[in-house]
Amino acid sequence: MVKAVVLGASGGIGQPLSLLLKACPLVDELALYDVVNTPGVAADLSHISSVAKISGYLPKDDGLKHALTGADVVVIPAGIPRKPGMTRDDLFKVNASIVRDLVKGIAEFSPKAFTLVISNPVNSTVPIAAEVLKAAGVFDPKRLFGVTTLDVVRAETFTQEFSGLKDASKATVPVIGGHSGETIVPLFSKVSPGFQIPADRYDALVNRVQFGGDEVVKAKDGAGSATLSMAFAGFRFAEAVIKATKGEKGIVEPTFVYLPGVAGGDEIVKATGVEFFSTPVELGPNGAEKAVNIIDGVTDQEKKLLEACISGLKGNIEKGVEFIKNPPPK
Ligand SMILES: NC(=O)c1ccc[n+]([C@@H]2O[C@H](COP(=O)([O-])OP(=O)(O)OC[C@H]3O[C@@H](n4cnc5c(N)ncnc54)[C@H](O)[C@@H]3O)[C@@H](O)[C@H]2O)c1
Ligand SMILES: O=C(O)C[C@H](O)C(=O)O
Repeated sequence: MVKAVVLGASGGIGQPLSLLLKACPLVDELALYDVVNTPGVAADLSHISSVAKISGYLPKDDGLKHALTGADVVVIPAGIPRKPGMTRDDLFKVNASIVRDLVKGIAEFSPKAFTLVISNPVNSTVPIAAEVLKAAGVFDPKRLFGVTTLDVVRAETFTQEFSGLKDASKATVPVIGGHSGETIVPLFSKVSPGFQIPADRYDALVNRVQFGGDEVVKAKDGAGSATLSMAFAGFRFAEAVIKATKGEKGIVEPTFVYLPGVAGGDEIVKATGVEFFSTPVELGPNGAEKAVNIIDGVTDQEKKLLEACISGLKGNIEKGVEFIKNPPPK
């Protein structure tokens, strides 16, 4: 039995993500939680003739408790999205406390659930989630993931003309680091099946992967950021976690994790100097079984990208940790 929960289920990501989870035969029960509209979204999805039993909750009547109780996988796309001219860090002021409060609920009602954080800025919201879980004494680093799959999906898509694959998702194009601008580091030297990016296209492709989110924010012109591609990516990662819990072997996806708590992570901390980092992670029945170090042997161009990534990431992580350890005055 798998119970999946979406926190922020009525939003631009939440609705299509809930649709994909409702349609997934691996999900037996799906609970939707949001501050608005969940009864309607749940009623709509409940007419779909798939396996998952669906329910919708609002904050009233202990909605968060009922949504989370018995959860195996909790996906969090709650919070405000960017408008043109904003950075992801500009979302911190609003989203930090939304994520904090939802993760407090997870700590209380479903401390063993796999928690997948989509809400931006991911580089800070995941450290916030970790600190909340630590403070509650229930932090298991193998069960907390920042969802960076959209960067991987973009990298697969934007390199398709070079991979030559009809189905771009069949390529492995590792993207590591964090999830904002220069903290996003595509490793084109580590693609498989091996293919070459022409030197005169390299900078533009790296830039497109790093700033793909801005492309969508600009095109939506004030109506938000990526929602449909994010729902696709969020579902891909959630499905990978669920399949791994059911015993499927060999599932490896890049995700933003607390490295010291994952096997193989210490080596990456030594190489990068940061404790939270997105790297390919082998998933298993207990979540993040192994953090794979693919930094060794990167090109000089990639080393430079990594330097910029790490200097940006440090501040983002610190900001999230401090938000819980030394909360700002109310
Ligand atoms: N990780 C990624 O790659 C990635 C990609 C795209 C978007 N995002 C982020 O995902 C978040 C959501 O984006 P969106 O486009 O779906 O936004 P949206 O505004 O369309 O939806 C957000 C939903 O969250 C709900 N919400 C707000 N406060 C809540 C709370 N306390 N509890 C429960 N629900 C609450 C809102 O009611 C709304 O339905 C944003 O922060 C965005 O930046 C991350
Ligand atoms: O760009 C954004 O703000 C949303 C998301 O992080 C993305 O990469 O599309």
